[in-house]
Amino acid sequence: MAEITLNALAHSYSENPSKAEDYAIREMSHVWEQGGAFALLGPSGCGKSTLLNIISGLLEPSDGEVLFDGKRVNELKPEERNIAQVFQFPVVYDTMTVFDNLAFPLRNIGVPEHKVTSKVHEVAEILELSDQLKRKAKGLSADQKQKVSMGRGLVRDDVSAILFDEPLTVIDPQLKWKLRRKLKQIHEQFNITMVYVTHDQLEASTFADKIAVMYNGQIVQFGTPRELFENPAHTFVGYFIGSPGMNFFDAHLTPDSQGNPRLMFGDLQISIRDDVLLALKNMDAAKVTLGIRPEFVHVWDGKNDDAYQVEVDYVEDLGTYKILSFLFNGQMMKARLSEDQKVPSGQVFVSFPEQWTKVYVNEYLVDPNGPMSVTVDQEVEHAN
Ligand SMILES: Nc1ncnc2c1ncn2[C@@H]1O[C@H](COP(=O)(O)OP(=O)(O)OP(=O)(O)O)[C@@H](O)[C@H]1O
Repeated sequence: MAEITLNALAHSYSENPSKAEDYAIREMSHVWEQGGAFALLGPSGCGKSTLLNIISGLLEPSDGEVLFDGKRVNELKPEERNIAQVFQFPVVYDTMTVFDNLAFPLRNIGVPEHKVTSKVHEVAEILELSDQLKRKAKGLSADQKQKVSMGRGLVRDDVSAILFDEPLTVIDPQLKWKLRRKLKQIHEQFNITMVYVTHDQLEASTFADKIAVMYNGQIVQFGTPRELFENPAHTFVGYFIGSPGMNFFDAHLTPDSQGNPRLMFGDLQISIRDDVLLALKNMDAAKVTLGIRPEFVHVWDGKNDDAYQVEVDYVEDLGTYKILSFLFNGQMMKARLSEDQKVPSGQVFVSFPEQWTKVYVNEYLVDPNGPMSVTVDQEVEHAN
C-alpha cells in the first residue's frame, strides 16, 4: 500500500511546449492518501490516461515528480513500482486457463503454490469465476475476460496501488453495477489504494470515497461526491456533475444609492451571502458567474414577494421527478420538481436560496470559508 504524491507534475506530448494548451497535464500537485478509493473523473481528452500512465511508469513526465510513500519513483520501471493496472480492454492469455491467468502475477514473483491456489480461489469467488477456473480464457465472453483481467490486478495483496482505466467499458450494463459494488467490497476488504479512471459520474461516485475532477489537464476539484455536488469549486464541476448540471448566469457588481455593492443579473438584484459579497468586492471582479443547481431552485406553489416571476418553458417527466425549464430574464434555467410537487404552467415563482447560489470568478468558486464544503445540515443550523 502506498500514498501517491504528484509534485509539480506536468506533461506535454510536444517536444517544445510553449503555452498551457501544449500540456496534456498542466502543472499539478496532489496527494492520493494511502488506502483510499479514488476516482479520476473527466471528459474524453482531459488527460486521465496520461496521468494514470505517469503514475504507473508507462510514461515519463516532462516535469515534476511522482512519489510513493515519499520516495521518488520517476526513474523506476512499471514492474519496479509494484503497481497493478487494469485497462479498458481485457489483457488475458488466451491459451491459458482462467486459473493460470489469475495465478500468473503471483507465480511471477515466486509465491509458493499452496498460497497461489488459495489466493486464486479467493479472488475467483469474489468475481464469481469459480466455476470457470478450468476453462481456457480463449472461450470466455468479453465480460468474463475483463473479470479475469481485473482478477489479475487483485490477486497480489502486496501491491502499492491498483489503477483501473475505465475497466467496465466492455462490460454489459447489468453486470457493471454488480462489478462496481464488488470493487468497492474488495477495497473495503483489502484496503489497497485504488485509483479508478472514468468519464461516468455515477461510476465514480459509487466506487470512490473521493473524486478528482479533471478538466483541461488540471484537477479542478478533489472532494467527496457530496462536496462536488453541494459546493462545486469550479464551473466545470457544476456543469459535469449532476443531471442536469448546474444553472449558470452572468452577473455584475454595482453600488446601490448608499455605495454598498449589489449583485445584478440584468436589472434584477440577486441576493448572495454577505461574506461572499464582501469577498467579491475585495476581488474587484468585473465579470461574475452565478451557479445554482436545479435541485436547489425553490419553486413556489403561489405568488411570493421574495421570488421572481418567471415563464415556464416546458416540463420533462422523468418518472420519479420532473425537470421544469423556465425563462429567467431571458435565460433558460432548470429546476427539479419532486414527485409530489404541483406541476406549474404559464407563470411561476422561483427563488434562489442564498446558501446554494454559488459565485464564480474566472470559473473558480469564491469561497470565503476555504475549500471545505458547507453541508446541508450546517446550512440549516446556520439559517436558524
Ligand atoms: N501519445 C500521444 N501523443 C500525442 N498526444 C497525445 C497522446 N496521448 C494522448 N494525447 C493527447 O493528450 C490529451 C489527453 O489525452 P488522454 O488520453 O490522457 O485523455 P483521457 O482523459 O484519458 O481521454 P479518453 O477518456 O478519451 O482516453 C489529449 O489531447 C490527447 O489527444
